[in-house]
Amino acid sequence: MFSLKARTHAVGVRNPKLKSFKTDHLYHIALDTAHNDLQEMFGDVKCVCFGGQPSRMERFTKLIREEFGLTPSNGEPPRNYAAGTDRYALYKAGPILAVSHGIGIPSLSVVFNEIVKLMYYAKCKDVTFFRIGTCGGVGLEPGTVVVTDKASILGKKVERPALANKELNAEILECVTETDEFKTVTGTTLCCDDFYEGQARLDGAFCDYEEEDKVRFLQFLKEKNICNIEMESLGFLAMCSSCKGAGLRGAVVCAILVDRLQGDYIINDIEKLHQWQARPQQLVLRYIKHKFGPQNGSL
Ligand SMILES: O=P(O)(O)O[C@@H]1C[C@H](O)[C@@H](CO)O1
Ligand SMILES: O=c1cc[nH]c(=O)[nH]1
Repeated sequence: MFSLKARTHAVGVRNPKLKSFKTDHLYHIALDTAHNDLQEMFGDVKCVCFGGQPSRMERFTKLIREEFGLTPSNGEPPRNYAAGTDRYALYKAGPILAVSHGIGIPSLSVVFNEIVKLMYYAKCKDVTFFRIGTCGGVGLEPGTVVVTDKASILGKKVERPALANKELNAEILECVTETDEFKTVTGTTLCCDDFYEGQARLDGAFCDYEEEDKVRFLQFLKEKNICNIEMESLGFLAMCSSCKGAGLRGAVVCAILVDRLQGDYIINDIEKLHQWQARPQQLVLRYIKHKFGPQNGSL
């Protein structure tokens, strides 16, 4: 198992102007530096797990509580610290934060900025960010988990490679076991700004191309070794890379819900979908246990 290296980098921001603000309002997560003692509330945070849906992040928080024996005796549900805005959900269990980011890079970017500032004001050190999400697959079975090694927009407008943290990815892949009932692979993720036309689906409200155009596009992705498609990895990894050396690193781990070479629709079987969505959580939870579990005296 990976070694525990001593790291002591405080989370930083690349904005000297913040120091001149009397109060900083983390508007979309309903916290600010005047009314909340952010260091007292969040100073112990070591991992931040992001995912699209608030309910998934609440479920993940409950899972962490169970795994680490952190469930309060009165059984009260996890507190949503961002409840005041209703934009995002922000839960905490021990040193783990679980944050919903909505759909797409703009929505992710807003909460990512405010979470980095939160970590900065809370004086957190060496924080690891994860996106635990879902995606479409390109020639891979639904339920497969993909650890992104590279995210890029391969469309015509812009190409902005965003590289994953190799060391962190290797540590996550070390958490895969032979007894896992799912396959975990690592590969390149196509990041799109849309779920329908942007991902060459034929079932959106608008569609000015034909099945063969879609198949050609997906085959092109396969030839480029793209193994999955989602909507946040590029922004997520680009922002994590911008924070490199500032006490923060990140990874994207997503479960495939549909093999796009086989179809567009995501099956309407809630139980199966929940099972698949839980797989990146299981993997990241295993990582968290190895890294911060009781044997290391950190939780
Ligand atoms: O984390 P989630 O499951 O929300 O990620 C994918 C990418 C988009 O946000 C969304 C599209 O259905 O699912
Ligand atoms: O096909 C899919 C499934 C989940 N999320 C996406 O962005 N695309």
